[in-house]
Amino acid sequence: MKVNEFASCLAVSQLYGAGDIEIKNLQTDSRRVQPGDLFICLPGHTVDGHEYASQAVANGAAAIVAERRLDLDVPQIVVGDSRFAMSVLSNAFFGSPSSRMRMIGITGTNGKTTTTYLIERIMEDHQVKTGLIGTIQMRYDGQSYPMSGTTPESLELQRSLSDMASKGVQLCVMEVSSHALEQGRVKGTDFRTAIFTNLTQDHLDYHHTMEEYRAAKGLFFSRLGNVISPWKEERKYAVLNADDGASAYFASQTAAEVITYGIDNEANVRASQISITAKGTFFHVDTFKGKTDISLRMVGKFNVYNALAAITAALLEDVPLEEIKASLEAVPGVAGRVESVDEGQAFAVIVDYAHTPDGLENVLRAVQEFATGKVLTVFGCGGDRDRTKRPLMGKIAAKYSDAILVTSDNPRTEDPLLILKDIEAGLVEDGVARERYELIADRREAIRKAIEMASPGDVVLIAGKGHETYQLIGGVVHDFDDRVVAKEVIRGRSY
Ligand SMILES: CC(=O)N[C@H]1[C@@H](OP(=O)(O)OP(=O)(O)OC[C@H]2O[C@@H](n3ccc(=O)[nH]c3=O)[C@H](O)[C@@H]2O)O[C@H](CO)[C@@H](O)[C@@H]1O[C@H](C)C(=O)N[C@@H](C)C(=O)N[C@H](CCC(=O)O)C(=O)O
Ligand SMILES: Nc1ncnc2c1ncn2[C@@H]1O[C@H](COP(=O)(O)OP(=O)(O)OP(=O)(O)O)[C@@H](O)[C@H]1O
Ligand SMILES: N[C@H](CCC[C@H](N)C(=O)O)C(=O)O
Ligand SMILES: [Mg+2]
Repeated sequence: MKVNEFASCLAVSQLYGAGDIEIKNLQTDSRRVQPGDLFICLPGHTVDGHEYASQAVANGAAAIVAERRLDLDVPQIVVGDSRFAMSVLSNAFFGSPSSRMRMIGITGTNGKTTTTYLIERIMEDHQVKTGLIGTIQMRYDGQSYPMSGTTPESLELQRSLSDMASKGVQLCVMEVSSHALEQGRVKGTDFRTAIFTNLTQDHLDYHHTMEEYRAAKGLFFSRLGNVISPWKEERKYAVLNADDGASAYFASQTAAEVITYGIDNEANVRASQISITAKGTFFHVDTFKGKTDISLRMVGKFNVYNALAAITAALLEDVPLEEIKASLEAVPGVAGRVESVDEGQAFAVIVDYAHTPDGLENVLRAVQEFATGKVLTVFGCGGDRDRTKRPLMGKIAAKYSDAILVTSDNPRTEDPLLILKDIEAGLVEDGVARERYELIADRREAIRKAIEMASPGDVVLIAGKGHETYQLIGGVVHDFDDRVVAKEVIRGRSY
């Protein structure tokens, strides 16, 4: 595409300089600009990309998209909102890849990653070539790619979708975070199905209030297709959790057909007769396309919700219920989600990604279903993130555990000890006895302590980091994997 073709993608834009220059690629980071690229200046949360335009030009940028005219000797497209322009230009450059495959997106505080994995498994088993994008990885066509967050920026997203489409991917299931919605990262991505898991407290550092957080998630449903026609091949579906109070608001925001799933309230896809053991979870499900019984190998009532969301999405893709059942029953679990560390020890060690009050409460409730002895919980809270969740998580840990080892998660730029103190404030407020908890900033040390304290029948829960293989302390990334550390400690423990 040429510079003037990019400029004409927007009704209101101003082109300065030559328009017939061919653009090789799009780039938002000056440090990664290659000769012939179009550099898009984004005003960020930390710095302003406009400040780096000269570096981009020095690296060979052929033209620039900016919100104001810059004093540089290359063609410039001046736009009102460069983040919005990025989504439009990326879509144009990569040929609207989302319209070439079926897109399923999942938003919600917890359960996104798990649900994407369940849907990926069902669709792959059904011979639909499927791509997956989310917190743990992006994978398609037999390849896995690392992710630096949950939902990529629109440019990276369109680039990846385009690569998927070129490799024959027919359906993509992806996590859509509230940050992504608020920043317009999925603008221009044509979703067929938008799924909502649940809304509980997290990210108040970014969204400030639960109302703002809900409104950010609401954008997913309000932006989902406006023209619905029974004669049009492409339908739009909003798949909502009937047991979450926010669903009524999302239903009011969308023009798509609303399909519900749930346990407690009336729903189009509803589970009953739930029974949870240490080995898995059984439930009966009634759907708009028949009924069946399902035995998941994953534990926890929350995984019944994740399975229901996946069942609903798969039914909307016309996968027969009996095939869905077979696929769900074959899933051993998702990395770092209620993952057992088993070195033959007489007590259970479980690594889980619970990093919100609701996530922690859910996993602890699941652990209580099968713990025959004490519950020993090792957890912390991330630095530079919602501080108000810290005392709440302290209270929840105390409510469901016999001993609590408060430790560091990813402290990032915060003082690790001060984060631990924020968690302790919740314990103090609830009058938790001093001998029931310890503050140990060193995560390896806290894991070692918990495992040393464990007796046969006990459960050691290590929460917060799940699949992560690093720990961010200050500006430094250290190798750290809860599962590896737990294994090392168990092997070193003398019985
Ligand atoms: C708050 C937030 O979302 N920040 C994201 C944002 O960073 P930013 O706005 O601070 O960017 P910036 O550093 O100010 O840079 C502005 C522009 O200048 C450019 N720049 C900068 C330096 C330079 O030398 N040259 C240059 O060109 C940058 O490339 C960028 O285009 O844009 C960056 C580039 O895309 C992201 O990496 C960054 O995510 C940060 C790391 C982050 O922590 N994001 C989290 C909060 C997040 O988005 N999480 C959600 C998951 C939440 C959930 O699970 O529910 C997610 O979807 O990942
Ligand atoms: N449906 C659910 N409801 C509540 N808690 C859940 C649910 N599913 C999973 N959890 C808990 O939340 C943790 C994170 O799950 P998962 O990774 O699937 O969520 P996510 O929404 O992708 O999180 P993130 O926002 O970090 O990407 C799990 O380890 C588990 O403890
Ligand atoms: N998507 C979440 C992940 C939190 C994981 C936890 N280990 C932490 O680092 O706080 C976030 O970015 O807030
Ligand atoms: Mg996730």
